[in-house]
Amino acid sequence: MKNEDIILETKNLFLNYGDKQALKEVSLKVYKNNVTALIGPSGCGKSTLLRCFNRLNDLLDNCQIKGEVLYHDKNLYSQGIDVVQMRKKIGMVFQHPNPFPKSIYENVAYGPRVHGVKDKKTLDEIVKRSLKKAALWDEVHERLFDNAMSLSGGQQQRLCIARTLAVEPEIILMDEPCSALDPIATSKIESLIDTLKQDFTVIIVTHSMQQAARVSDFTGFMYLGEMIEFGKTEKIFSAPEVELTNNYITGRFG
Ligand SMILES: Nc1ncnc2c1ncn2[C@@H]1O[C@H](COP(=O)(O)OP(=O)(O)OP(=O)(O)O)[C@@H](O)[C@H]1O
Repeated sequence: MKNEDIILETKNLFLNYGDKQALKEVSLKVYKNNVTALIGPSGCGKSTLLRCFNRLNDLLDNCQIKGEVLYHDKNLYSQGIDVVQMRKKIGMVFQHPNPFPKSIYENVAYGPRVHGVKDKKTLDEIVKRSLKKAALWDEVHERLFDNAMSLSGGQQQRLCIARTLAVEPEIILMDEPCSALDPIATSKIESLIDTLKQDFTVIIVTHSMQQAARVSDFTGFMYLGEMIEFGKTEKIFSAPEVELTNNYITGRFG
């Protein structure tokens, strides 16, 4: 891969929650229009690292960060970064679908409205485009003004993806987006991820190695806060270079 394809990069990233070190010297490159999966045993720091990519850890007072997270070569943690604008470009989809208790339409229109879009026709277009991109339009276009809570879990998760897409992000962070879903809903999200990478860059935390192998182009294996091995997914799962990675992917621990 070429350097100009890097959209996000961490350099020597350390993160502590009080005395507890959660990330240790993590350096990672994320390539544009690819899916990057973060895998590793519970507590190894996957979600912590993902949250650094849009500064969600800022909300915690016991959290200290050292090192850099570069987005288009600009450190997200430097002074003068507009966090609201940054989160528009780097959106997050969480483990449990969390739509607002409002209509399907309002869930998607909310972000663009906050960012100043007022014109109804423009909002209608954004809602339609975002729901289409999230592979949900066909299922909901006749009930856009129903409450989002009336959707199934899988539909709610795709609505949350549509809500993220509505503000035109470049990067979509997904923290175990399928862990609350059944196999059919999971497979819909997985094929959606595959389509999304045409327009976006996706970083996904997953507990499932099968899922990482199915959806990602690059995989990072983490252990005790360190990035043990990072590379093309095919290579990580077929010929890892580090013994610890091999032990994990062959199920010897985890
Ligand atoms: N807000 C917090 N305060 C203190 N410690 C925390 C906090 N959040 C996470 N940790 C600790 O940091 C370490 C990394 O947690 P993190 O949630 O990033 O791991 P993970 O790999 O995503 O785990 P899982 O797969 O179980 O979700 C763990 O030891 C966890 O207990």
